[in-house]
Amino acid sequence: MSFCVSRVVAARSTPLTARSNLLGKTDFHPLNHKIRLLVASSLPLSGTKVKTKMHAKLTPEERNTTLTAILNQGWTLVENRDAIYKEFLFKDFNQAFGFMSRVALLSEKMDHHPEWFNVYNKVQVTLSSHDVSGLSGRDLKLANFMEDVAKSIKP
Ligand SMILES: C[C@H](O)[C@H](O)[C@H]1CNC2=NC(N)=NC(=O)C2=N1
Repeated sequence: MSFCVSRVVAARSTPLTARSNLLGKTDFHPLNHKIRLLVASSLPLSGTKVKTKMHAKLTPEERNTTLTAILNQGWTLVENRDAIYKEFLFKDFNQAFGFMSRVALLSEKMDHHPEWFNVYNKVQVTLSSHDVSGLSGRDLKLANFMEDVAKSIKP
């Protein structure tokens, strides 16, 4: 018994009208067809949020590696909370707001948002994942992105 996973995946992400072509008119077999439909129905629809490793709380291993790396970039652990904090200082409000704007675009794309405070040239950031009540890979991704953006603004 065999079926083509790539076709199933393609079938799932393709509009209904085009699916019939992908579902294998050439090698149609009722059993294969049933299996394809079963697998396709268990795949997420496009736009569905999938919980990945990025959503889980950091493992001890990740804390020793990726978290330690970001702590070496000036981030600190927040007291009594599984979160990280950093204060970014820029030349003026224009730079600070430019930084926030660029970070906001990624945050929105990731559906992961910083807790932050801005006054003039200062941006204070706390990162934590509210849904898991602690640090996840999303916080590290965002923190690393903030580092890159800050460096590009004030090299
Ligand atoms: C409904 C929405 O997807 C959630 O509230 C998102 C939004 N942004 C978020 N940001 C952060 N930092 N943690 C979350 O758990 C979180 N959840």
